[in-house]
Amino acid sequence: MVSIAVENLTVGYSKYIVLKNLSFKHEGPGLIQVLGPNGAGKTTLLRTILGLIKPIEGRVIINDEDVTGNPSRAGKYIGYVPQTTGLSEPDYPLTVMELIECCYVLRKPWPRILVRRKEKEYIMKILEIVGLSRELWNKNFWDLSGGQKQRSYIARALVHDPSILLMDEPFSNIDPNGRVDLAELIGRLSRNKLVIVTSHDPMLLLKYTSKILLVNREIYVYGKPEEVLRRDIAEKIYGKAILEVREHIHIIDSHR
Ligand SMILES: Nc1ncnc2c1ncn2[C@@H]1O[C@H](COP(=O)(O)OP(=O)(O)OP(=O)(O)O)[C@@H](O)[C@H]1O
Repeated sequence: MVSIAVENLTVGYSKYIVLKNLSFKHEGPGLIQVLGPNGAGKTTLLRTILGLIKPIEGRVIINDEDVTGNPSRAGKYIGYVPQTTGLSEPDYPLTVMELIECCYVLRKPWPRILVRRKEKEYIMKILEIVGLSRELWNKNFWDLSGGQKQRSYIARALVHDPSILLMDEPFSNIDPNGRVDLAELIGRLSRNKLVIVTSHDPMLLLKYTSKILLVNREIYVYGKPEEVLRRDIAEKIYGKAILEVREHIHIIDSHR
């Protein structure tokens, strides 16, 4: 069964400490939301889980294997959907299908021969799972809408059928209707995988959420949504940028 254990993680850039003594664990498929203000250390945490940042102290254990600071070991289990700003788009043509095929081929052992028919069918299935319709498959990737690009990035992260999916602010650049559709896709993926999502809006994914990690640098709280989404706890993390409407906590965040 899929599992993650983050143990006493202290992470920084040179002497600048971002996360201190952070621990959480989860077993089985589900959805963990990582919430916190700008600069809280959310991306730093995801990159540390991926093994791209070596922590000053602590360990990351995935599926009972220590992957701390080791991206090739962590990458066996994890698919990563990085934060997209939509700003720096290279000027070369690439269809959606080619993008996913390239990522698929790069995962294959040497010699990386072309994608066979059966493999192509597998890729087509992934494109269907993420809800990209057939007429988009041969379209230039750079001409897609923000939501369609985001689904392509999710397809790219799924090519090696990872047991964990890390998604960094998947809702940025997506319109309100697109957000609901994307939330539904993320919820569906979390039935079979452990999905860890950073976000600025807990409500979008709330009904699919198993656990929430509220973090702001050296302070963090981890637990079930009903334990964690309380005004007193949210204020510790966000300060006064909290609005309570009936039983729901809303975060007034300039980043959105
Ligand atoms: N490569 C780096 N070198 C030095 N400092 C960095 C580096 N990357 C991030 N930081 C700093 O670490 C802190 C945490 O950044 P991080 O990107 O993890 O925050 P975040 O919670 O993801 O923020 P946001 O919500 O704005 O995306 C910030 O103060 C940031 O300036």
